[in-house]
Amino acid sequence: MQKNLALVAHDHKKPDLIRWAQAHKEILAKHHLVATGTTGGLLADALALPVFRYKSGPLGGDQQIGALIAEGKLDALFFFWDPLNPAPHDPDVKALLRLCSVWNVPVACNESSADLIISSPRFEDPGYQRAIPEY
Ligand SMILES: O=C(CO)COP(=O)(O)O
Repeated sequence: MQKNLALVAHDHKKPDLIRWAQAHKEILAKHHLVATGTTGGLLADALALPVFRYKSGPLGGDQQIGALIAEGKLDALFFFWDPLNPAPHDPDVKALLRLCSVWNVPVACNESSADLIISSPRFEDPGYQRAIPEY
């Protein structure tokens, strides 16, 4: 079953995310990919796959992806955020990560977590449904 996957990386982490995405291109290609603006452009070029691009993170892209989560339209987030450099839109970053917890959306903030999520047998098991909280 095709999932909606979001891929996002801060500038210093973009090379890591692109390398990771190239290594997992075969699986990613089966799904619908969305990204923040700059990350999405780099991914589309590197993977030669369609990637729907929202606005750049500092201009609201994180919030747009957060809206997808709130609407139940995102299945996983791969967000390689930068723990060593401050971002002007840090509140948006925090809000996006918070919504993953609110809605029990799998989120990987680094390469090893991303590896584990994408290689999980449950990732492509059509019989697996993550629990969606009722509020
Ligand atoms: O800032 C970002 C996520 O917080 C990413 O935005 P870009 O992909 O546009 O660089």
